[in-house]
Amino acid sequence: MTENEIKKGLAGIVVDYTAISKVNPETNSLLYRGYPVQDLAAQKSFEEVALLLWTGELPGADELAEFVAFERAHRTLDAEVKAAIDLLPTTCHPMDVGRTAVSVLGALHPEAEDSSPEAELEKAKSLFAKFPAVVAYDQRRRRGQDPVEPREDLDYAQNFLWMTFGEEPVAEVVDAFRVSMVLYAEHSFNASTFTARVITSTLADLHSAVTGAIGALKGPLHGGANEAVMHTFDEIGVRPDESREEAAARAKEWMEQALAEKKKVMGFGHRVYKHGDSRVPTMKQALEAMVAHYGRAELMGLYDGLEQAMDEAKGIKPNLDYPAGPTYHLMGFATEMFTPLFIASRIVGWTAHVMEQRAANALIRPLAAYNGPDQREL
Ligand SMILES: CC(=O)SCCNC(=O)CCNC(=O)[C@H](O)C(C)(C)COP(=O)(O)OP(=O)(O)OC[C@H]1O[C@@H](n2cnc3c(N)ncnc32)[C@H](O)[C@@H]1OP(=O)(O)O
Ligand SMILES: O=C([O-])CC(=O)C(=O)O
Repeated sequence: MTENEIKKGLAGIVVDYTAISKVNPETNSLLYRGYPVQDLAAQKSFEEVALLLWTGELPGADELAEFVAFERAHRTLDAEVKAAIDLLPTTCHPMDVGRTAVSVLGALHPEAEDSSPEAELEKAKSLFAKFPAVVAYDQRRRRGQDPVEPREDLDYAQNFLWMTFGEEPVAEVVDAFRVSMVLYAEHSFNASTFTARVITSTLADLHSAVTGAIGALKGPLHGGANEAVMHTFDEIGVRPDESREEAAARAKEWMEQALAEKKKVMGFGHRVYKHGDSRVPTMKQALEAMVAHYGRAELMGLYDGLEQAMDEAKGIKPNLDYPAGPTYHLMGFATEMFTPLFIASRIVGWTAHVMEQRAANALIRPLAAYNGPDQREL
């Protein structure tokens, strides 16, 4: 086997079919089950998008009402999950908390080992409903605040923000949050989804697949980048009293220096998109709405300054994590909670892929070219 035959990182390798989403870097588009993600983000609730991704079709009124009722009835943090989180120090990363919580939910689920399509869909819906309370509880305990019980009169996005901040969120913030959930929900064979499919391919259970996927999402080359973007902003210095132009100038200078030092700047670049991420314009609009709502134009200066300097120097474009990071910051989430928010959304894509993998399974087991020592005597 030659060097050229080895596809490091499986770059450019097509490993299977999927009918869940289509990422097209040529047209810079992303379709969920055939629908452009921008249209879904503009017109549909996250609950509707979840059903679309799981079942292949947008729900009718009855199906949606049934799921909404299920979701609202399953939002409370289980006592065992709460106890497990309480055992973890607040010095650990919230992704560790999310990973542990899903693992505990798997151990508790009475149908954990039932991989019939009906049981898998029920488990996916249950994780969708239960995970926000994990994020909200962890965010509040880290801030020394008491937990806030879910409210059945609020939709998914409203209730998520309610449980986290203990205040009824305003419509603009709910909408930006909903948009972020829709955009983060699914992206074909990304590293975490592929992890979920590898685990499923051994015929392991759905919660194991999602637990493993969370591990893959944590890294800064994948989901961890939304958190890392905010660390970059903090390193440059977030100064709310500064003008947009001043902030942009400082950000440009920072980026020039970072690139001169050959640093990788998180929130830029993508394995598949090379001319820009299809989701960024929609997420950037949501960020701009938050910037206007909170009166923080200077953050947009940092955003534009980094983007322009990266584009001028290397032609590398931002990915979804770039606008999502500062959006969550403005909403009031602690930086370390950004990637758990990504989990809450991507649970939908992961579980859709678990079901798809299960339905037409082949054990995923590639080959390696051995380059260790030749056979030798003991
Ligand atoms: C929602 C998501 O998960 S989106 C991805 C989030 N991840 C990030 O934002 C992390 C930062 N970005 C990166 O590390 C990369 O762009 C990846 C991992 C996302 C994609 O990487 P790959 O397709 O493997 O490209 P690769 O890392 O080989 O980069 C190609 C070239 O662009 C450069 N490059 C790519 N991204 C960046 C970046 N963010 N900052 C600086 N240079 C970069 C590389 O240094 C490399 O340059 P070289 O050829 O001179 O060595
Ligand atoms: O597709 C990828 O490699 C990463 C990504 O953008 C995502 O998972 O949303």
